[in-house]
Amino acid sequence: MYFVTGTDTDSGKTLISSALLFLAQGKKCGFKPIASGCVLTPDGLRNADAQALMAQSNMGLRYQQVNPIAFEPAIAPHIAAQQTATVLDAKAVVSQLLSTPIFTADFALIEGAGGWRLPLGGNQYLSDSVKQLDTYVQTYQGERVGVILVVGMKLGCLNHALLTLQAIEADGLKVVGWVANQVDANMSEIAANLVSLQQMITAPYLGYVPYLAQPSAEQAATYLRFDAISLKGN
Ligand SMILES: Nc1ncnc2c1ncn2[C@@H]1O[C@H](COP(=O)(O)OP(=O)(O)OP(=O)(O)O)[C@@H](O)[C@H]1O
Ligand SMILES: C[C@H](N)[C@H](N)CCCCCC(=O)O
Ligand SMILES: [Mg+2]
Repeated sequence: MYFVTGTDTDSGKTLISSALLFLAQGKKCGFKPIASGCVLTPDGLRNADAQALMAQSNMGLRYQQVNPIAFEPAIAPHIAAQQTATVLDAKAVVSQLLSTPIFTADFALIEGAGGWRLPLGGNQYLSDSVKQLDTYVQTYQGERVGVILVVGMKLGCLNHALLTLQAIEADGLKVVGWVANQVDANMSEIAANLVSLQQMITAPYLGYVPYLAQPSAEQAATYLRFDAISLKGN
């Protein structure tokens, strides 16, 4: 089971998650437990990230299973939650994931929201959900939740990547792969920044996705080495 985090919101988590799902074999499903930035449809709130993950999944999950917590405005989820008098709870996120057939998947991927330390309010963070899920998976399945880090390549990403790695490690989680994803078409010194990241990040390198004129899961997938992910997450 994998959790995809990023150096920031808009770092490319959804693009890379969709590409990894595209490359995965067998039964596969993507989850977006918390989404802000949704469209109200006759069927309820719908989020483009969740729909993109569903498009690369093949287990026939219902929308609510993929994205149980949805807010219309594209703002920090805990603020959207306050506005709708919703309580965001790290444990509830885990319960919702565990109520799906997630363990029957050959490849299950959970996309975060924002970066690693996304606040849920009440001194809780989405990273707490990942910690709790990891504890559960370790106890009952003998596996780990492997974290995949998407570094959104733009000026400032070195600091963001290092801080994110430190936080993941301090939380006792393991990075099982990282992707350099160019989100700034005009970033200078891409090659030198890549060298710096490779020197600083010891986790397996899954690849560099250049800035794409028309990003798609299929195209991004051509730049990724799926087999480089350390499979057990430990
Ligand atoms: N390599 C790339 N080339 C061009 N555009 C990209 C690339 N990666 C991401 N983008 C674009 O940048 C935007 C943000 O990417 P994406 O939605 O994947 O980020 P995210 O980390 O999932 O954000 P969120 O925190 O909202 O979930 C999207 O419009 C996406 O198409
Ligand atoms: C709306 C946006 N695209 C994401 N879904 C939410 C990003 C929240 C970031 C919160 C923060 O860390 O400041
Ligand atoms: Mg996303």
